[in-house]
Amino acid sequence: METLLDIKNLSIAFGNDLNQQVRVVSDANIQLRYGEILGIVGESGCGKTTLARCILGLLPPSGKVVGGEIDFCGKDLLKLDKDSKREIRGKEVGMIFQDSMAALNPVRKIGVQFTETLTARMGINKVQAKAMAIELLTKVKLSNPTEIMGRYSFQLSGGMRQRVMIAMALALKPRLLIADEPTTALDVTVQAQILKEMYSLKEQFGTSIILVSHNLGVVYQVVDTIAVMYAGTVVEYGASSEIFNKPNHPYTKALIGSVPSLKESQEELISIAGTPPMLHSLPDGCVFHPRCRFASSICRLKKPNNIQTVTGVQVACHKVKQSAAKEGEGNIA
Ligand SMILES: Nc1ncnc2c1ncn2[C@@H]1O[C@H](COP(=O)(O)OP(=O)(O)OP(=O)(O)O)[C@@H](O)[C@H]1O
Repeated sequence: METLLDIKNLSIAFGNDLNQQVRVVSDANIQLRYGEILGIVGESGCGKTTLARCILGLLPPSGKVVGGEIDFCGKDLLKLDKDSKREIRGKEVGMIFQDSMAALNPVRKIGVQFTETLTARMGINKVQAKAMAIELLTKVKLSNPTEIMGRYSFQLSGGMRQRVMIAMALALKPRLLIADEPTTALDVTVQAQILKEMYSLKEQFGTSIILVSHNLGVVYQVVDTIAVMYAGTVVEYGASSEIFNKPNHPYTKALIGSVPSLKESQEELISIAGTPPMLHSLPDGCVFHPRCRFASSICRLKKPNNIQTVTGVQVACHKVKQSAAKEGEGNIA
């Protein structure tokens, strides 16, 4: 499968003053192929949203890319001017954020917002736009779409609003859809439905999707690949089937071990001792070493490079490297 998005050595910092810049994403390397769903997971504050917003060219003013490239269909997104970025954002890259209430205009009916977007972006007339909006709302399984078109956002449930956002994002048939915590505000049954719909987008339209979530238990059923982030660093990245079955990095292991639905019911859930470091005072060596039960002196001194296991998973861990050399595979302990 061909690569749609290639993030190479991307580093992002906040702070306008060079001396006080805080790096929130460090040397991230992630690829997304056509028709694939990539999950970006990790604890709150590890840089997931910053990374997703950077792809969209939507970093806050104090956020700066301090290194790397984001190659999308052969173009470096970081080198495009504002207009070209806006054009790509509208037509080729769609987005859905957690807070659908904030994303929709509260004083305009859903139908008005939807048809205006379609007429402006697709050059079609109002009648065509209305028909298309209804068709898309039906596709995301909203029953009675005509009635929904006549409602305001506050008259819809969280799940309905999120479906409206998905339908709007889909209207332009983006090659890439970035969904940042799209189900976090929803109850569990609605979460499952929304994820199912995301999956069917990939199946029906071949849309590539980046699903950002702090909850591995939510995304694991739909993602093809997964990037596990810790304190701004991608610590493990590769095929989700490999990572879920045989996680390599101690943080990934702990993350999987701490999700009830991913554990056998009789097994004890693992909690991760300690808290993530403050990004303005990261530890030397491996960012995870203060919480890692396998840490040794090298982990405290030297930042691990990414190594590739025999299953093609990239892992940033000194211990995996030692084990891989010894045993011919990437898993530790
Ligand atoms: N506008 C900003 N100015 C300064 N620092 C920021 C800004 N936005 C985010 N940060 C910092 O960047 C770091 C990464 O934040 P980010 O929102 O990307 O994390 P996240 O993994 O998406 O967390 P969450 O799951 O809580 O949304 C955090 O330490 C955060 O405080």
